[in-house]
Amino acid sequence: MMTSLAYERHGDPAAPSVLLLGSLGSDRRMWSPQIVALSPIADVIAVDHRGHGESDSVAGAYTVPELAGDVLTLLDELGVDAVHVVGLSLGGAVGQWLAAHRPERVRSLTLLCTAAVFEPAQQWRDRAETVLADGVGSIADQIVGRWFTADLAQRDPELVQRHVAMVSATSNDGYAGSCRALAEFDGRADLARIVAPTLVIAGAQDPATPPETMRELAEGIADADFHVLDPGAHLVNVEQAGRVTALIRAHITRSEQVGVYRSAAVEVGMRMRRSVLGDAHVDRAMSQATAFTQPFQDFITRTAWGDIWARPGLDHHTRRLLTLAILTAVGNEHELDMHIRAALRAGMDPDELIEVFLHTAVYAGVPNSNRAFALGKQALADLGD
Ligand SMILES: O=C(O)CCC(=O)CC(=O)O
Repeated sequence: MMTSLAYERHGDPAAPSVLLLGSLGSDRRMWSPQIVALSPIADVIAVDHRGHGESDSVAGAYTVPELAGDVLTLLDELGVDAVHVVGLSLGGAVGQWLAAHRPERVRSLTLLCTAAVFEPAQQWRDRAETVLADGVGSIADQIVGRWFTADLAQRDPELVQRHVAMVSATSNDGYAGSCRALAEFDGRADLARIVAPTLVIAGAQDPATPPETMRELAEGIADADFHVLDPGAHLVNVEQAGRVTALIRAHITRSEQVGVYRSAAVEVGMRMRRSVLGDAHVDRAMSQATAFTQPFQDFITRTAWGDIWARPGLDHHTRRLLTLAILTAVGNEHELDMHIRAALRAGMDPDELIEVFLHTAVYAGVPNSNRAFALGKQALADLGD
């Protein structure tokens, strides 16, 4: 079930849209520093997740795809097509889902103090129980204790009190439902699907999603730009408002410049192509392109990679297996050799290649699979297995 979200919108609606998605227990006021600083250059849309701030609350467990669905509904209502997504923690999980499953709606992605999996899951289930029994207010001090470094909290008790009040105002159902969304969320397999230019920012003293967790997240996303800000705890966008805003602003500007020179579809496709085939192969193909072949390069980048490989219905691993089987069956040795090598470089187990080629032998003929085994053997030797 979709829920109508409260939001505020600032800046120029004709400028690129920036969508701000906050943490568990926050409302859109947590983005005040970024709203003020980004609205002169952007169309800034700051959102309250369901059950948070002024958005409607729903009882029961939420899921990250549902929270993302709420956001997509809001963007559709506003007539906003693609956005620069900026998400912190829970908002970052929603951002990851949008970038992996609706890549055409995400012009760039900024992930702050978040994770691809929030472990241990049981802590979120326990926290949901506590909140439903005793109210969010009962844990608000403890939560905000992780949002700012001890130094900042000591220097600015009023800031702490404002944020404790923000957490306490979150509905019990909204907080508990979102805890359950975090418990179930596991975006690790989706990271390789993310093709939006991605900026990842950690707080050096964040106890909830520490820099090591953020580094792993950044390493899972092709070409992600990773920064650790010190000092900074879980709400690094508040403690390091100036640096965070400057990084986001530069990231958005860079992503927009890329978009000026390439159509969005080619850009999405190019990132997908690089994440599946590897930079070395794509760089080689692009450097060999001529005025005669460039239209074909753009065509396959836009269609095969931007339209089909980017579709959310099948994961990349399944698409690789299908591609290997089809290329074996039709006997296209050149493409098959390329996909075997790309699959091995991406970590596919050679035992899976054996199964694909045996399976194809049954349905499409022994000679083609015989050739596939020979290509696989050579690729394994060349790649040093
Ligand atoms: O309250 C915490 O311990 C951190 C909460 C968290 O990681 C999820 C969020 O802030 O959205």
